[in-house]
Amino acid sequence: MALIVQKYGGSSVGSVERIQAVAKRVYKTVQAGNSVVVVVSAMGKTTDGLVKLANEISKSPNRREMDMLLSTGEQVTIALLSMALQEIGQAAISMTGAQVGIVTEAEHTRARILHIETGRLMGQINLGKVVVVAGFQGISSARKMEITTLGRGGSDTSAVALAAALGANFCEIYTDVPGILTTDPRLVPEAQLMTEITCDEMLELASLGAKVLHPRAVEIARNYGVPLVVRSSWTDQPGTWVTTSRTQERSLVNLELARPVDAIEFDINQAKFSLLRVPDKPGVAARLFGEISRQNVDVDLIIQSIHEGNTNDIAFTVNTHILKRDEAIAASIAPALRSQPNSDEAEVLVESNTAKVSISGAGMIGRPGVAAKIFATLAQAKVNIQMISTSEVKVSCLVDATDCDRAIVALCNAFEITASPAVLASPTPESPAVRGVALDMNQARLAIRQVPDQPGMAAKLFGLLAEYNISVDMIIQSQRCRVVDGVTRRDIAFTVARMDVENAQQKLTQVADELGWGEVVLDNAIAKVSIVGSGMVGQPGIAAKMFTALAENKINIQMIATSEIKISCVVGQDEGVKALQVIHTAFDLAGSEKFVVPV
Ligand SMILES: Nc1ncnc2c1ncn2[C@@H]1O[C@H](COP(=O)(O)OP(=O)(O)O)[C@@H](O)[C@H]1O
Ligand SMILES: N[C@@H](CC(=O)OP(=O)(O)O)C(=O)O
Repeated sequence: MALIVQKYGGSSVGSVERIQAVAKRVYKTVQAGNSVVVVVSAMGKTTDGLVKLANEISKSPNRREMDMLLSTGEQVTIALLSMALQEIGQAAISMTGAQVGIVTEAEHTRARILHIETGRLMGQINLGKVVVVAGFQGISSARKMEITTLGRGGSDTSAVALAAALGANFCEIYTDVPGILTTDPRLVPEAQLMTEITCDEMLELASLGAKVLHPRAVEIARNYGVPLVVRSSWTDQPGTWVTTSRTQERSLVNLELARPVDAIEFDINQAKFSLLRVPDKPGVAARLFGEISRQNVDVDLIIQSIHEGNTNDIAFTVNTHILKRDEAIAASIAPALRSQPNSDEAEVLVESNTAKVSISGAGMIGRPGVAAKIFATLAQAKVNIQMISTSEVKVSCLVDATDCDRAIVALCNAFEITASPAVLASPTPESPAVRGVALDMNQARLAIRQVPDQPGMAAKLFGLLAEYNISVDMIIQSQRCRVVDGVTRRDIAFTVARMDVENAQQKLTQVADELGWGEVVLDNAIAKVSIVGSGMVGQPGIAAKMFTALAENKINIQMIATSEIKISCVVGQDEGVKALQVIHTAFDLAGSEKFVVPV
């Protein structure tokens, strides 16, 4: 007999008939000899409707009252599903987050789970009842009894956290698609179903826009080794398993606030190439990285900054073992990238004495204070950051090789862990280079012009945003420097969630004079398209293939950022869906079947 947590999302409980169908599935699972805890979301688009109501009354509703309002959606579903279960002869009881004892921090509308009392739940399970729990909600403390919510899409997080706390055998996420597909089937009907995906890959995909699973839920599954499967609530297909590799015993106290950083790694054999003033037109990145991959050179980090005038800067790192060869390649390609012979475009700069320091951990997701602490720590140690490359679970900084030891000591002290040389994740033979493609249309870009190039600037900038709980992604410093008023300056561009962008722009503009930077430019009309796959590690040519697919379709790349297992490109908003489709095709991810997502 197994203890199973099943989660049913809004689409699975969108009508009375669907709730009755869910009840039957739960009943069948119990009949097969299992104990079941069910976590449900609000019916259909109820939460959106409640948000709309609040916005009709206030432009910025009080966050406590917002939680009071939004938590009602799930309360309707738990009662109805319990009734439906009782109606077919299955003993059941509904419970709100407060009744279960899902204790969270006191951050209204985005609370993290601290711990879950399991006594009351287990008592009911031992009486033979199915417990139906309201997802997405908790209470800030047993004494204060303030209702909190976990943030939109938070029911996945409730379910996996409950599975971890109860030591459940596995957690099933039921939704309106048959599992995790190579991309969103609503945008690419030929998307293929996967039988499994690693937690690391799913974390990237989820945080890059694949909303089938919430990244916080994947984070908990990874940290606590919870077996997790995504399945369709309309069929009996086996779905997609999200696999975890290792788990050390971990305390269930401060469940979502456990150690934010798991590892500090360094690689002292990195060389940085910068191509300055590369023409800003489709095809340039494809040409450059196409040639590099034809020479079988594997690039590690790639960044392309925002354009200034009509040119961009592209920088990438390679292992110093192949530096000489790569130097020759970049120098030979540069003339071909110029729009006119003898122009000052595509100047190649090589810095061979650089080192990469990376900080990783799933706990940094949605916690902007962690990235800010990394930058603050490096600033205090007087380490200047030459290049920053970010993903939701990793921040890599390229620093001068002579600063590497100092950087590591400072970071190890700050995060209380030890460092180790970077070991490339070794993909298994089955790991495809590209597992999935994701599109995020909810990001906006901010560019700060002429930021003084001194240690501490990134710390101030991201520390300030962290104070307002604004998470930053795709941070890119331009490679080009400019001296203004005797100070060397660079532009810094980054993406943030669109809902935070105006606030971020305002806060950064307010301190512009004090911190000595220029204009803060906002672009809302962007889309971010990303490929993810642990098999891309050590395999040259993946970036080139992605850039070529975009170039062949005349889609201009505005920004590039990579981490070990993902490559993201920012393109114009109106080209986002097309970009997703052509990349999906380029990597041969399409299957023979077409998915139609039920409405
Ligand atoms: N890679 C992907 N695989 C499967 N579904 C995806 C993917 N990327 C995005 N989706 C979307 O996620 C949706 C399911 O998430 P969501 O609407 O939050 O479901 P629920 O209401 O069950 O919580 C699917 O209908 C699909 O459009
Ligand atoms: N009802 C909440 C929580 C949730 O997770 O919903 P769903 O499982 O339908 O995405 C929301 O809409 O944000």
